[in-house]
Amino acid sequence: SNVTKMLDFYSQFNPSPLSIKQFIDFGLNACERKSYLFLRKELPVRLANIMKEIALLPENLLRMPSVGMVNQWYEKSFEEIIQFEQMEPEPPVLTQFCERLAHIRNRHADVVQTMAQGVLELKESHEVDTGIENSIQYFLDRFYMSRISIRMLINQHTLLFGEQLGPKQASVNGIGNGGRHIGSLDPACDVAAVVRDAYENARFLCDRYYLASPELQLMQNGVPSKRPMPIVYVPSHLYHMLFELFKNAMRAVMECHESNPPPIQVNLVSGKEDVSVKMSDRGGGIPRSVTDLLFKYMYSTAPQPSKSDSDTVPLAGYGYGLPISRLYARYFHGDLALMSCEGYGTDAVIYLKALTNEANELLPVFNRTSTKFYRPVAQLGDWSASLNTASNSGCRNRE
Ligand SMILES: N#Cc1c[nH]c2ncccc12
Repeated sequence: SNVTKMLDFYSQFNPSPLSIKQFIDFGLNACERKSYLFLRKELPVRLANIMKEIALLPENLLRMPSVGMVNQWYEKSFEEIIQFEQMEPEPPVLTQFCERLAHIRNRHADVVQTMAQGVLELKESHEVDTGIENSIQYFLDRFYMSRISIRMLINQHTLLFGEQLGPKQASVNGIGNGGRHIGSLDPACDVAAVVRDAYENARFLCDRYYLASPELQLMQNGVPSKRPMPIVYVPSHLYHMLFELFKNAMRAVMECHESNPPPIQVNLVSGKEDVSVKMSDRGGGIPRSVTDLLFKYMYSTAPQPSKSDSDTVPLAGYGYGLPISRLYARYFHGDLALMSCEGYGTDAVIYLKALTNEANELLPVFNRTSTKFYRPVAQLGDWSASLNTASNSGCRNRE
């Protein structure tokens, strides 16, 4: 069909990653026409790149009803955007483009849980071997990263030029709208304030379920501090990561201490290359074998608690919170890592780029390399397999 031809055309282009510096510099003197001309090409390129990967998914997953639905949403949105290839950037077209982007963003609102439903359908209907699981892990990391990046572009355009600024008032790029935010970016995002905000909201859930919660000890360079720590970042991304880490840390601490829960320490450090946010808890920690599982979509996929009983699960399950939080950290070339000491507690670190010109979008690229990942040949082990693990008598290295 014509859509298939267009998909082949746009998937030939590599997505163009933007840095936080480019988002800020463009937004300070934003031009709707330039943004339109960039997005009407870049959005179909990013959509086509990930849609080609959806088509490569293991047959069993691709056939799941939920995955079919997500695929239809992507095809519809792709078709709606490429219609603007023929339209000149006149005011009515610019307004229509903004409205179309908002419509597309709404259509895709439930993509994460719908894909999770697809994984659940697969788990419940087919045997999933390691090769399939690795393909699904590889795909979902790229699929959700692509989605984060597309929503970032849509949010910047609709926030800078969308109607909610009132009848064409100047937005941040002109006079008026004294706010300092540039779309979803805050050039002076105070990390300490976002930490406190995420802590208070996670603490509310913790108090509601455990009738108690750990205190927060906020530090900078290892000493207690109430000073702000401004960085250029997307506050909602930072909040998402911190809220997830606080929920998991609080759950561990409360499950591990009947009373007098030890505090959760958060240490902020601003380096030349990295800004580090380390959250340390004394919640008993987890073995290394479990730490890896927490980032696996297949492991984290379980029937979702319905809205009504969401306050009866201990701070909700793990869900996709950790894998997606790590994608938010990696999106601008940062990272999120867990370092646990089983029997004591866990450190979770969020690394962010200190320099805005190094904070580039990290985007999946569809090419022969990515295609090879979907046809995994049985991997031969190249390290010795310890055969006695199965029959491990549980003997410890101490005795
Ligand atoms: N994220 C996170 C965690 C932070 N502390 C934890 N303790 C047990 C299991 C997971 C975690």
